[in-house]
Amino acid sequence: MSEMPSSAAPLARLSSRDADFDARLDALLAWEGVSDAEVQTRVDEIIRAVRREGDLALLDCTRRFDRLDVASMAELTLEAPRLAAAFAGLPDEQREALEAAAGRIEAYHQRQRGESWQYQEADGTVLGQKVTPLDRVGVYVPGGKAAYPSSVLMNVIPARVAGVGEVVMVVPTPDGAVNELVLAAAHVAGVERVFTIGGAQAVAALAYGTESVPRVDKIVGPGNIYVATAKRAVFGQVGIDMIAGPSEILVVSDGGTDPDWLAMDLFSQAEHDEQAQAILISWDRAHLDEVEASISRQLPGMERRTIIEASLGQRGALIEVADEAEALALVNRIAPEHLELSVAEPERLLDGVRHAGAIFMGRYTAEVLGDYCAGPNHVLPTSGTARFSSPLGVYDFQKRSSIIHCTAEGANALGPIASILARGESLTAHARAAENRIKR
Ligand SMILES: NC(=O)c1ccc[n+]([C@@H]2O[C@H](COP(=O)([O-])OP(=O)(O)OC[C@H]3O[C@@H](n4cnc5c(N)ncnc54)[C@H](O)[C@@H]3O)[C@@H](O)[C@H]2O)c1
Ligand SMILES: N[C@H](CO)Cc1c[nH]c[nH+]1
Ligand SMILES: [Zn+2]
Repeated sequence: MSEMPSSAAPLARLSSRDADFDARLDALLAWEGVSDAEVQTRVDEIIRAVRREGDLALLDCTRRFDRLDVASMAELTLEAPRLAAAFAGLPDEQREALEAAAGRIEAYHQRQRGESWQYQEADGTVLGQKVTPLDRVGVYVPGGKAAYPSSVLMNVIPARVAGVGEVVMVVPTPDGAVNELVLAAAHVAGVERVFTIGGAQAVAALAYGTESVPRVDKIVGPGNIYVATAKRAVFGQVGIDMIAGPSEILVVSDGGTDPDWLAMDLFSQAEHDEQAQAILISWDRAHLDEVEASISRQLPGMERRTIIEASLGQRGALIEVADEAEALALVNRIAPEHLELSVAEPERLLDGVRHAGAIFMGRYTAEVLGDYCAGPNHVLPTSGTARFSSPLGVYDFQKRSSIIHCTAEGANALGPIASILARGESLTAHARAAENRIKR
């Protein structure tokens, strides 16, 4: 590099050859964000208060946690005309960007629609699956430290594509600061009503209903530790999408991508949160040195420097591995939310990737394009949960019912099987219900 770094890069250097590599990596990956006992107690109190006092509790919590003092829920309710006005008031380029992103997100999600199906057996019995959209969904849009219009699109559009009857949105407005772009995104995505409430109180209101906030069937959307803890607490009363942890990016580079691009890709997720995780893996040590130097050089000029520095310092790493195969093994062990394959032939690596929320292929596919407008959803499994879960999608807003329609012949054929198994379980009413339909 021609320029000298302005300060030491703040993140850890690891090598898979180090004796303590496994222990250091495990420590780096550990995240216990949703098990804080103090937060749990506070969230339980908030949920109890909302169940007991409804709107009154919402007004009280909004005063305490969002520093917003209003007399009634009407002041925290925004209907469709207000959302349309927010959209109309935007500069042209923001309106166009919102519509372009929404169009691409919708086109992608249309392909995810699950359809009902059935088949007929030889004796006329019909078996199948009926797909039904949820009646009413609540979308939580974070609003504490930053505003997320892109998250409005990513959560609401799949629900709309699924055919959900009503989408209700909640978003906190700390100190009464309303974000017009968030409201405009709600208009573009097709939200009916917005309540400007947030935190655990908003989750509780959606789960149990209050005088003003309707009870929903499922709550989706990311949020801070209070939101995540509340979602976990109300699961069962309503459905939830997932417990989203801090953002993560894992980049695998073959050494051929501009180090400045890679440094900024790491910053892009690190700037979300002090707890966010940004990791780069390469088998090219000199390339890791170059990215490290670029991080040091570019960091002082970043608007969110303090957050990036904290995130990289606590949870970031540059990892040297022996080769491509070792890089892939690490990818699957980490199971990242976002994986950038910044290599010449990403298709060659794709087969070996088993666990990742979203995979960004090649040097030109910056992860941030997926955050906003590529089309796939940006609500993704974090903290290793890509081992068993998937991006938010249309399927999260549809449920399935089994269809069984036996003919007389079908009941005659199935009856003896059911009867034998029922008697094996000592459930004689079951056995006799099946036997009633066996031909004598
Ligand atoms: N995974 C994703 O797709 C995605 C997208 C966008 C944002 N995020 C994440 O969502 C999170 C958003 O967090 P945020 O804080 O900016 O907004 P938020 O809306 O999740 O939380 C703000 C609310 O938290 C509550 N709160 C704050 N302090 C409290 C306290 N001491 N006691 C009780 N309640 C309290 C308040 O009610 C406030 O309205 C970030 O971690 C961000 O990285 C994730
Ligand atoms: N990267 C976030 C999900 O981890 C989504 C997001 C919203 N805005 C910018 N980025
Ligand atoms: Zn992002």
